[in-house]
Amino acid sequence: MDNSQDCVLSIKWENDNLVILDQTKLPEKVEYITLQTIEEVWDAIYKLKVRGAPAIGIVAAYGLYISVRNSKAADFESFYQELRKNSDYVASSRPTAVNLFWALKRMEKRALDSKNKTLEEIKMDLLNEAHAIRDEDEAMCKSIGENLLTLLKDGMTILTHCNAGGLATARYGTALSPIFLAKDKGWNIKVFADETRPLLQGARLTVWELMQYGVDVTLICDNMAAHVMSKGWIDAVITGCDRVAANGDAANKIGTYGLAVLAKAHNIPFYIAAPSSTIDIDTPDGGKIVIEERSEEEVSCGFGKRTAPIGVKVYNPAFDVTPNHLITAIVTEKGILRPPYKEAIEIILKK
Ligand SMILES: CSC[C@H]1O[C@H](OP(=O)(O)O)[C@H](O)[C@@H]1O
Repeated sequence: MDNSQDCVLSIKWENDNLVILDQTKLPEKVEYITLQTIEEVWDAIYKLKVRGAPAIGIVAAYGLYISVRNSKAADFESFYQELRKNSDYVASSRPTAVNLFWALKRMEKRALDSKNKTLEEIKMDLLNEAHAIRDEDEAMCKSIGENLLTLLKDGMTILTHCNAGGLATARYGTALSPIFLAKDKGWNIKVFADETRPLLQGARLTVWELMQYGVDVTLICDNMAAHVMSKGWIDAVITGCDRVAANGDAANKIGTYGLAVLAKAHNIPFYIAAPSSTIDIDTPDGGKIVIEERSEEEVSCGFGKRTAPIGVKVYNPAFDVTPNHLITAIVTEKGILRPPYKEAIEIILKK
């Protein structure tokens, strides 16, 4: 990805500050904001100013460091108690993306591993752990792109849902990573992007990212996916993921499950792109994944425009679960997983 220096980063550590691109302002405005308190981090995650499983984990890690960097704790026990309290608070922002909890637990473990050091040394170790989480994610995303590219061919047309691009990660993205790589290789890959109601991550973010990179992208409403598949226009569906259960069931943005059913019906490969940090072996199957439910206004009054009568009942699950039998392959940075997923996951996590 030669133009990576041009790509817009969703998260930056700048002048000892946590700076994020406010994704709620896209595509009209590229606006960076600084998060200075754990409350601002919580709010940014909850309101999707920063969003996407890996990006949420990275911001949570930096946020946890920020929350204790001015701590005057008298001993490690009271410092760690403060850290755990702040960690539990950030963990309450959104329930589905496992990377949030994975990153927080990793930061807590780093503190425990450094408990015999001075308080200032522990704080530095925490900052370095957050940097490592971010840097590792960038490398994972690039590898995911390379692995996914082995499944694609020049001239293919891909359908994607929501946004699993550089904005959802440290850089490059997961589902979009091979698209950027293909562009760099001079391939002619076209993309159909689902707008992805109700928050329109596809229309606002994926289309914006791909157009920035000069990729041929066509925006469709979510209810047009079946039609474009029936026309034979789609060679593969690739989406991101927020949590992969131990049996390979995958939670992703609402509407993904329907796409997987449609892909099966049209004999189109359905690929899930996921860094290994999104695999949750402690959750046995998709039925145990907590699905975030969000406000009714996102559906009935999206972006401030009322489109349904006040008082109507609204159900607004932010994610759904695609059962493993509808997934052709789960592509991670460590390799391509194929059924039976339980065994494939056990093997890949040992790598
Ligand atoms: C690379 S993970 C992207 C993943 O996260 C999105 O959810 P949200 O925008 O609510 O954070 C969506 O499920 C994407 O596939």
